[in-house]
Amino acid sequence: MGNPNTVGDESWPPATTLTPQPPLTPGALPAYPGAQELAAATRGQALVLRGLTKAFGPRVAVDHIDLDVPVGSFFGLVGPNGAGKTTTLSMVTGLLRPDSGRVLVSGVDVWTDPAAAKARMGVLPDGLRLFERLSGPELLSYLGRLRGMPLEVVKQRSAELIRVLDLDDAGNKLVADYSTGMRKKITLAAALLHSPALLLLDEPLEAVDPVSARIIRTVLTQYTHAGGTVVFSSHVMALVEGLCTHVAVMGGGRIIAAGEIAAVRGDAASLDDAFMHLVGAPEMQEGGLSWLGSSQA
Ligand SMILES: Nc1ncnc2c1ncn2[C@@H]1O[C@H](COP(=O)(O)OP(=O)(O)OP(=O)(O)O)[C@@H](O)[C@H]1O
Repeated sequence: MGNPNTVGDESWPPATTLTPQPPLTPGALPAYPGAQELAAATRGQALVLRGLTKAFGPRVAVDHIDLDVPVGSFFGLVGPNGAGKTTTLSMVTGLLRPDSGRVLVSGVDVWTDPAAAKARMGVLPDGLRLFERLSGPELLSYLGRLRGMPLEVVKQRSAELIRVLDLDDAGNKLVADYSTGMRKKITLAAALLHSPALLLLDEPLEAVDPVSARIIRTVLTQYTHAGGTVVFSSHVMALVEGLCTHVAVMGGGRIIAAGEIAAVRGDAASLDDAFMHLVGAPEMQEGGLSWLGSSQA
């Protein structure tokens, strides 16, 4: 058996929930009508989606969605379970091939020019398996080199990210022994290492303790203030309202509402209230569960 700290053992390659797909040749997808309009629409936008669609058998998970994400925005993607958020982010990051539509990152098509598009993005996917038998610095070093970064730059940025993200234990442990918060933070470090223009994060704060969550929020806010763009999915409406400049509400594979937070909130008291109204959440009936607690002494 090989050295357990290397990638040469039986856990290689790591299992991922989705497998990166080979590039499409230009023109392999049906042409999106209005190519010139699309080129104009990408100006000032970090991410543009047009007519993006994906079905799993008879189930249409994402249904012809259009979305514009301005450069420098902190963009929340919200929606009930099964709304299509993860499927959308997977198509944006090049992990899941769309049935039709376009994804443009800084004007570059993810599915016809994946290498150039992926160089511009950092990704924290849902349920990604990490290289469990590396330490944090080894993981960053490996991923940085895969991205073609000079070793000295990788070392310097890794050390800084590990310090800022309060991952000082990262060098003493294998990733397999990390807590959930540490795993999210080391994955975020990996996503930031090459200083991408766009960060795509699937539920980055889920199951993360408050201390780690605050550190992640601070790093992401600093990143957007420096001109970076963040798109993240979340179920926590208060978080989106407090952190984001923009939000898109998905339901049944469609975009129900999108824009600046205040515009989407409208006259509602909170984004949570606006969300309930937009997705048509049922009110709980009065008098329900009246038996709860009745057998207590
Ligand atoms: N690989 C798959 N095969 C079949 N159906 C899928 C697959 N992935 C997603 N779906 C279906 O597509 C729909 C959208 O799922 P998706 O995971 O994108 O929603 P979501 O908004 O991310 O949900 P959640 O908030 O629960 O994470 C759901 O009905 C889901 O069951």
